[in-house]
Amino acid sequence: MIIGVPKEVKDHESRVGVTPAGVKALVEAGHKVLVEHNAGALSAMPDDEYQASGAEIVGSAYDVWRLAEMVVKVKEPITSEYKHFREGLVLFTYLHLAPVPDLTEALLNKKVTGIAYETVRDRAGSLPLLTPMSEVAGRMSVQVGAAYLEKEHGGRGVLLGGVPGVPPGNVCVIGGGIVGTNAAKIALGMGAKVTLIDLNLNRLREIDDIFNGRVFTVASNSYNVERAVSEADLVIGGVLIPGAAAPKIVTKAMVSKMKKGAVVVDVAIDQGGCIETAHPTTHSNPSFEVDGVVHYCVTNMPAAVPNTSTLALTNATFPYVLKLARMGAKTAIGEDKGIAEGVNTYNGTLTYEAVATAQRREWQPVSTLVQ
Ligand SMILES: NC(=O)C1=CN([C@@H]2O[C@H](COP(=O)(O)OP(=O)(O)OC[C@H]3O[C@@H](n4cnc5c(N)ncnc54)[C@H](O)[C@@H]3O)[C@@H](O)[C@H]2O)C=CC1
Ligand SMILES: CC(=O)C(=O)O
Repeated sequence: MIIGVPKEVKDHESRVGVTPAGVKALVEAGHKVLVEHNAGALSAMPDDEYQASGAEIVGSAYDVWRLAEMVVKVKEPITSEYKHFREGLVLFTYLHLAPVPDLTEALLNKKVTGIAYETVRDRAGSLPLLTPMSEVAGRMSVQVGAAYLEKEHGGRGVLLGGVPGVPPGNVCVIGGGIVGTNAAKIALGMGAKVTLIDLNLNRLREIDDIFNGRVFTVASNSYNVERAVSEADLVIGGVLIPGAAAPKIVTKAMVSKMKKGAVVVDVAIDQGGCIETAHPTTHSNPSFEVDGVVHYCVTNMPAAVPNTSTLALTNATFPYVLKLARMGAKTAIGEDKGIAEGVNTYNGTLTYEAVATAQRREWQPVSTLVQ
């Protein structure tokens, strides 16, 4: 198979979809890999390392997309990339389609097979290609939030760990999955008081065990959320219903009652955000204020630490890239239920129910299309 690896073009997106190590394994397996000039440079993976691993370096994104049978990326294509879509192309990347109808439309119109990292499942039913970036973003959310709490960045001037004689800051984490657990770990490590809210009581039991009771666990309902958020210095949003638009757990009214200079980091913003006042921001312009509360809502947080993030992401994605290349997408989708769960668009048909619900479209399971 011919595999294309374009350079990412989203704002400050500095990760890359395949590393030189991945290229070497693909070439050894008999595939051809086209890597756009400088695609890995910002992840500290220069062209000469790709070349030494057997990649062909290609001068333009246009040629990478045109010649490849499967394009492996990191982020969902932005509007300027839609022109590369064509019938039969396999696109393996984060897609986050629920809040982006125009991308969905473009993939469907051009009959692209869109396999979304964030909805691929493993045998245990978890999301193995979302997990590594949720680990990064969860850990980052506290360090970013701590920086925005500084006066100079518009925050209320609270040091999360406090000092002897002054109590620590209050961190409220909403969603106790991968983002939430990693956020809680770092916030505790910084000495903050941490409250974690989830709908899933079994998850709260696990969190209680993991942190030996040092994280205050709270069941998710609007009464509890309102109270915890009003007491918080830093609120971290990490709620997910896979593939769906994120539910708005923190309402505009709740934000208006938060402390002035408090900070919200809505990590779930890539699925539309779980805080009603949030809207997507970029690394160039990451924050804004609503009712005196600083909001940080960057949709590609891990791009800030691209060396760590590219390695962590590709550790997880690469076995799937190899399998898709070896079997071809149609056979791999037919034989591997986890990969089939990742298929959001197939030959002009929307194949993911939660995206269909968010966008009020028709859909069909991919299993009925791939026989
Ligand atoms: N902005 C960025 O750069 C990044 C964003 N993300 C996003 O972060 C979000 C969270 O991802 P993960 O932690 O991996 O998901 P996860 O599936 O591990 O955790 C989600 C948690 O939300 C909980 N939840 C669902 N409904 C809830 C409700 N009504 N109230 C409270 N909790 C509720 C679930 O029980 C689950 O524990 C996703 O949207 C993901 O795409 C992940 C990485 C980077
Ligand atoms: C998960 C995701 O969208 C990201 O890492 O950018």
